[in-house]
Amino acid sequence: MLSNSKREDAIQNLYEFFVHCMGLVSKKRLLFFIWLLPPFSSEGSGVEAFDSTTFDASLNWKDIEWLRSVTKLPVLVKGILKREDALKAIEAGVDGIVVSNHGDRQLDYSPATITILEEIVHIVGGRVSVLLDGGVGRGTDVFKALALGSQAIGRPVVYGLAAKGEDGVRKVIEMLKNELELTMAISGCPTIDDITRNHVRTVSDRLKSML
Ligand SMILES: Cc1cc2nc3c(=O)[nH]c(=O)nc-3n(C[C@H](O)[C@H](O)[C@H](O)COP(=O)(O)O)c2cc1C
Repeated sequence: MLSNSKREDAIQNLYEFFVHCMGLVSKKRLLFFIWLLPPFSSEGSGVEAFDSTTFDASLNWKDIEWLRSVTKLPVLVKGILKREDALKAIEAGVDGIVVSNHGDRQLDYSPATITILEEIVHIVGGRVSVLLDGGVGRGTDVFKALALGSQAIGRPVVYGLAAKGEDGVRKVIEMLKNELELTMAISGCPTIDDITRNHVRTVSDRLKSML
């Protein structure tokens, strides 16, 4: 069976995390935490074992159709990076797609999501929602994605959660909101609907302007 996951940084960080934990928590708690994870084996680390049991490499478009048939909830497919896949997702009956490279943690040289958002938005042509995540660190990133046609933008709040719990999550969201509002104000956009394609300039715009 082919594997579709190898998170080198996660594997590395988990080892470091354990070393860190050794100094922070009682042995009893640490053992409990390790017990929650799949066991280490000669095949690799606990993270690899977790990945191989959680991620099914045989997943395909027919599974989306099946999922569609068993729920009335909106079905969104995450990880779309190509126009062809956007069309396949629509064919499979999804309600939306998330342009995402999963944080670029799996495959070197994946395109930055913001660079392909516009062509996906164009091919989708309003038939389903288009969302984006990846590399959204500031309110200006949210602004760019909205200008290029994304309807919602994802930003993991787990780092805020890890640093400061509930307050950390609130802080991440507030920070992005404040930065977005400032960007909108400076760009002359009183509302989200006022953010248009003309507010950003992409590499292809630059190339076209040189012709
Ligand atoms: C620790 C961690 C675990 C993640 N696990 C998953 C996952 O199981 N499935 C998935 O689709 N994306 C996963 N992601 C990717 C995020 O959902 C999201 O697509 C990505 O972090 C966005 O990129 P950014 O980190 O540059 O904002 C994970 C990201 C991180 C940091």
